[in-house]
Parts: sequence; structure tokens; C-alpha cells
Amino acid sequence: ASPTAGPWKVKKWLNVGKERRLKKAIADVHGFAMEIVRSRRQSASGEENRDDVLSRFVASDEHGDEALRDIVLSFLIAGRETSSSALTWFFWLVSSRPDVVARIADEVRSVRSMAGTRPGDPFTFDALRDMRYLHAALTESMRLYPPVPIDSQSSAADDTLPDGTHIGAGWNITYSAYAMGRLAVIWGKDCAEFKPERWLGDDGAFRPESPFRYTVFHAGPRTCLGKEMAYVQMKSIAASVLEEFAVDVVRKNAGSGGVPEHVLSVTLRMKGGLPVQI
Ligand code: HEM
Repeated sequence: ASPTAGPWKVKKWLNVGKERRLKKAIADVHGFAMEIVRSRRQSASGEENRDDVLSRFVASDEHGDEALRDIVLSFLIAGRETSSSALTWFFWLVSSRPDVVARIADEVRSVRSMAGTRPGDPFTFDALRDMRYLHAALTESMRLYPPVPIDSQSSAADDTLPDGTHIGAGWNITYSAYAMGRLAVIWGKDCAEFKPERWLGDDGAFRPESPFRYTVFHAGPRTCLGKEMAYVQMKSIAASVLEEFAVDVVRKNAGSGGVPEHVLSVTLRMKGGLPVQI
């Protein structure tokens, strides 16, 4: 319901209809997150020594239960659908690019042999850092299919953008990472092509782009706090899967122009998910 036009206030006051359902939904979500916090507190006070982000927050002893609950929620909301959206589109894109899959598998093999680990072993941070082609392929895939395709902010005070555009206090500003990722003025004539190489220098090193041009993780003071963690997760998963399995997309050309139908929510999802055969 529109927050500006009416009857919701009455419903909220009477606790009926959608407002009642919203209240219940918020309580369910809070309860779910609070359960996670309680179980970590228990493990922290017991023998069990868990080394995860939440356990570290608990151990720091600087946050009450409600603050921890909200940290859990922001990590789940900000970190889960985003990385999974990115991986879905990545696996779909590479399913028609055996050359890219082969290069990733080669890179993972060479990183394994340098580190002296075997398929199935976890990757160290150093090993993941050395996967520069995979880093480029994921970055390129998110350029075309950004997990947060549209993002909005509101201006706390009057402001002027670098190009002179006036922004008034309280205005809502929306930008589209999806549209920006497909602009020829930023990426060149081949902007519609999936080309991991565009991110690599002649020496094979990853060449980052300004976050104000590549806006997938937002830019400026409110930029994504989980970006590095997201790459660690996505690279571990993509590398582990592609080093050991062949992934066949079942309905490769479903949707218009051979591209799966987009589902737009806060994140960019794929209609029906991505059925694959392993
Ligand atoms: C591919 C994966 C990800 C993408 C594309 C992504 C993208 C974004 C974007 C666009 C924003 C700005 C949203 C806004 O305007 O408020 C954001 C904020 C944020 N992200 Fe991520 N994110 C990803 C993964 C993660 C992960 C794994 C975590 C944490 C575990 C995380 C934590 C956060 C947090 C805490 C913020 C809020 C920062 C602030 O407002 O100061 N993100 N992310």
C-alpha cells in the first residue's frame, strides 16, 4: 500500500488487515534472528568455540541482543540474496562459454598446485586472491546482471552533483546499476558482450574500475561493507564447483532473446531459478 495515501494508518491503529500481517511478519523475522543470537551466546558461554562473524561480535561484548539481532538481519538481507543472485547469473552466463569455464578451471588447478591443496580442501585467502581471472569473470557477470539493479537514496541536505545538477533536501535519487553497466559511453561499443578480459591488464592483473562507474556495490560513504566477503564466498563456490563438476543449464534459452526472464525485487532474480544438471 502507498505510504502517502491513507487507510493504512487506521488499519495500523486498529491492528487489522495488511498492517496486522506486517506486524506479525516483523515479529517472525525478529524472532528468527534473535534465535540465532541466543544460540551464539550459548555457544560462547559453553565449550564450543565458533569462529564466525557473529561469534566475534558476541565475544566483543559491546552489543546488546537487539543490536546483534539487527546485525544478523542486515547481514542476511544484504549478504544472502545478493551473492546468490550474482552466482545464478554467473553460472547461466558461463554455461554458454566453455572457453571461460576452461580458463577458470585451469586457474584453479594452478592455484591448487602452488598452494599444495587438493579439490575438496578449503581455499586460503591467498589462494582466492590469486584467482584473478575468476575475479574478473564474476565482476564482468555482475556488470551485466548487478544483484542490486536499482538503488535509491534520499538527500539529507541541498546538494549539487559534479555535473552541476541541483539536488534538493529530502529528494529521492535513484540510479540504475543495471542500465549503467550497459552504457557504451562507460564500457565501449562491446558493452553488451560478456568479456572477463576487459578487467585484466596485459600482465593478467585485475584492473578495478571506479565505483562511480561500476556501481554494483554502490559508491561513496555508504558503499557495501560486505564486498570483500562477497567475493570470498562467490569465488570459493564458483571455484569449488567448476574444478570438479560440469554444470549444464537445463533450459538455457528460456525467455525472450535467449535470456532468462528477470524478476525485479530489491535484488535481480531469475524467474524459476536456474535448473542445472551436474
Ligand atoms: C555480490 C554481493 C553483494 C552486492 C552486489 C552488494 C551490493 C550492495 C549495495 C548496492 C549496497 C548499497 C545499498 C544502499 O544503497 O543502501 C550495499 C550495502 C551494504 N552491504 Fe552489500 N552487497 C553484496 C554482498 C554483501 C555481503 C556478503 C554483506 C555482508 C555480509 C553485505 C553487507 C552490506 C551492508 C552492511 C551494507 C550497508 C552499508 C551502509 O549502508 O553503510 N553486502 N551492498
